[in-house]
Amino acid sequence: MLRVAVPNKGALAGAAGEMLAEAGYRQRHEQRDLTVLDPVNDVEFFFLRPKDIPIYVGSGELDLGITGRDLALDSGAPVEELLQLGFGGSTFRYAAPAGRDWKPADLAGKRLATSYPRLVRDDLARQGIEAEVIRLDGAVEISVQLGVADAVADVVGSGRTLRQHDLVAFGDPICVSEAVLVHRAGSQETRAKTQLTARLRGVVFAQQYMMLDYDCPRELLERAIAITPGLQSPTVSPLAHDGWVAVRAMVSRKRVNQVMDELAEVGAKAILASDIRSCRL
Ligand SMILES: Nc1ncnc2c1ncn2[C@@H]1O[C@H](COP(=O)(O)OP(=O)(O)OP(=O)(O)O)[C@@H](O)[C@H]1O
Ligand SMILES: O=P(O)(O)OC[C@H]1O[C@H](OP(=O)(O)OP(=O)(O)O)[C@H](O)[C@@H]1O
Ligand SMILES: [Mg+2]
Repeated sequence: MLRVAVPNKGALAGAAGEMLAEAGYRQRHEQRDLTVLDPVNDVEFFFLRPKDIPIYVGSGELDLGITGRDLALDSGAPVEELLQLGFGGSTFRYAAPAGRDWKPADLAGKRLATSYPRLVRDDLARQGIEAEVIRLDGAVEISVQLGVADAVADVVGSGRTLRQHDLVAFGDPICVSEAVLVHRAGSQETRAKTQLTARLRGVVFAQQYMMLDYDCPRELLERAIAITPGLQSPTVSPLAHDGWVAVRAMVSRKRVNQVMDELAEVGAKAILASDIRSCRL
């Protein structure tokens, strides 16, 4: 039976559960459940802290896990990314009190608070900076105003928490993170692992695309196809009305409105965009 670790709470838990449900796996109904058995798919899910997941997967006790790239790097556990999941996007950055033009070199000799000490120590070593790293469990941004640190290194999502505490980010991001599916580095590809990965890839991909359907006079077809080339090529079917065709093509979700505008300008009618739930390409 395949054993899979899923974040039990925090920023990644909701989207991870939704993605697995969309991929056809049984999910927990009770927030406090630590395991869920999915006999139909021959999978057991373990709901764990995202920070602990690389440790379980790196030890080989669990076959696959969903966690953040930043957490995987910080754990130092021997895990490898199989798939980027497209949610939980963040950067991991240095930040210090606003009002001064900070550079990473200014951290030399300073106290730096973080809950990702390995990630920070590795980056400081790479840059040849010697600073005191203070490990905190969370709410790191408040440590400067409480006098425990001179600067921080922390996860930045919207940037709201930094602003609220009058901190500014500086230097290149230490890590650009998102939720990822990991396995133990160098571990064997099994049919079960490949299947779960393929199912999640289908959902991730489907979320990045939309299906576009429209009607188009045959003489405009070439121009319309140039706007919606699809992945391989669009499906073109005859309409009952002579001289018209129906076209169906996948379009990048980010560009869908622009593409619909362009199609309308060319003369396409009844342009419909719909969600794709999952796919295998
Ligand atoms: N505001 C955010 N926006 C986007 N991603 C975030 C945000 N906060 C955290 N993450 C991502 O979520 C993961 C850590 O999430 P989470 O907050 O659940 O863990 P934690 O901080 O260890 O736990 P907790 O907050 O429960 O103590 C990291 O991969 C991080 O990059
Ligand atoms: O840039 P923002 O959108 O404001 O998000 C960033 C904040 O979100 C996370 O905190 P979380 O809620 O996980 O609490 P924690 O600091 O206790 O981990 C992270 O540690 C930052 O504090
Ligand atoms: Mg957190």
